Amino acid sequence: MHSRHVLLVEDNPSVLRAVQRMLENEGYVPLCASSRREMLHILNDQSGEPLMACVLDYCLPDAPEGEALADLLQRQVPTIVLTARNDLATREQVLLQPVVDYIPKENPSAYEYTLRMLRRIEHNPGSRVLVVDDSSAIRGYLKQLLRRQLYEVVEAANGDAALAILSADSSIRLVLTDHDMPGMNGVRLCSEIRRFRKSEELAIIGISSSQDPSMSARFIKAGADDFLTKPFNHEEFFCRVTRNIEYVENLCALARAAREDMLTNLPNRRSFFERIQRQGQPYALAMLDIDHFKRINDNYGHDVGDQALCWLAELLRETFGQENTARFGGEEFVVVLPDAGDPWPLLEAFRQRVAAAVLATSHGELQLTLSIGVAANLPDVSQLLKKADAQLYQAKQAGRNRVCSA
Ligand SMILES: Nc1nc2c(ncn2[C@@H]2O[C@H](COP(=O)(O)OP(=O)(O)OP(=O)(O)O)[C@@H](O)[C@H]2O)c(=O)[nH]1
Repeated sequence: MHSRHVLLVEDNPSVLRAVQRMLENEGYVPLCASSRREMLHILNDQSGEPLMACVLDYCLPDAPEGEALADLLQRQVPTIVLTARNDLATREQVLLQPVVDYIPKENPSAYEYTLRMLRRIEHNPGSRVLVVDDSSAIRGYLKQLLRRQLYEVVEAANGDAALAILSADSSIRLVLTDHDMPGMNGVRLCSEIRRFRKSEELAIIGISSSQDPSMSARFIKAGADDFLTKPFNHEEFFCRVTRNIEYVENLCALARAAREDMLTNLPNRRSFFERIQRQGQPYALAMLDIDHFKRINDNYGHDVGDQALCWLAELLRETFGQENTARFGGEEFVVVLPDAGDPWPLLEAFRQRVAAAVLATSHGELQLTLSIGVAANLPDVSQLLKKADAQLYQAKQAGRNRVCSA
């Protein structure tokens, strides 16, 4: 897991304490300094965890003109500047430098926004953004802005290249597109993208310097979620990017929660039936059940029971693939075996692997066994499930830790 250490530099003791508590409540590890000297001491100490980010009060008693910012940027620490000085000159001077963002302490929302920015710094290294513009200079400019907030940036010089990239890469969460480009314009590109990528999985922000008052409406009607008029200021750019990325990520998380079991992240029962509908009737399937699982809970506690379930889920994922497994409920799992052939040897090998494994838990070592029921070559999935369940019952009756096959 990556570092959650956040350097917090603030000379006002009550603000320092309040922000420190806020960071701790979110699971961050704040390292506090109330002057540039103390900050440098922490930065020069190589013994600790690497820093995830810094929240910096711009004016410090021993660095009244923001000198501490240069120290942080020189060391490439992603820095959020939080300051009571929100005059235009300071704002512009700070935003010209590669800071994550500039947050004036105008009201209590500044602290909530700081937390949102920290979450972004944490998650952005895995968030991909596609920048579409025929000008390499503008692509470069947008890329360096996005890189400040650690986004992964992919570039396309025209609409066709953008469509090819999006078709091949479903992990892209945001597209920023210019309007006037040779070939396909930005509005047309939006509608082409929406043929295969819905708003729930990808946000689009149109960008244009056009004086046409209908431009933003044309973008939005073609499927864009937002619009920026060039030239825009950095703060507006970051606000819109953040809002759109958060929106898509929240929807993706909701969709995942509906599909996946919360504990193990395996597909749930509903997702299993959706898979069958999508991919058709499997050749065979197996139902697996941990033997005497209640005893594990009773003897070691529910958290160890949960660890055992997660461990087994990981092994199932590794052996059969995430898409071929599901947690049906409790300690019961289903494995789909799409290919014709005798499924018994595969499942017997899996059973033996589980029985031989020693699982390290927070309460010491643990071993467990599985009973498995298998059914194959039946006309529909409900019959397969019924038969596999009956075989599982047989395996339990016959003494557990075995595979019974119909
Ligand atoms: N820790 C944990 N326990 C769970 C979860 N879901 C169900 N259980 C427990 O799983 C246990 C299942 O017990 P039983 O159905 O009696 O089965 P068993 O003890 O495995 O016995 P056999 O299946 O007959 O070998 C119950 O104690 C449930 O409380 C979960 O998500 N986490």
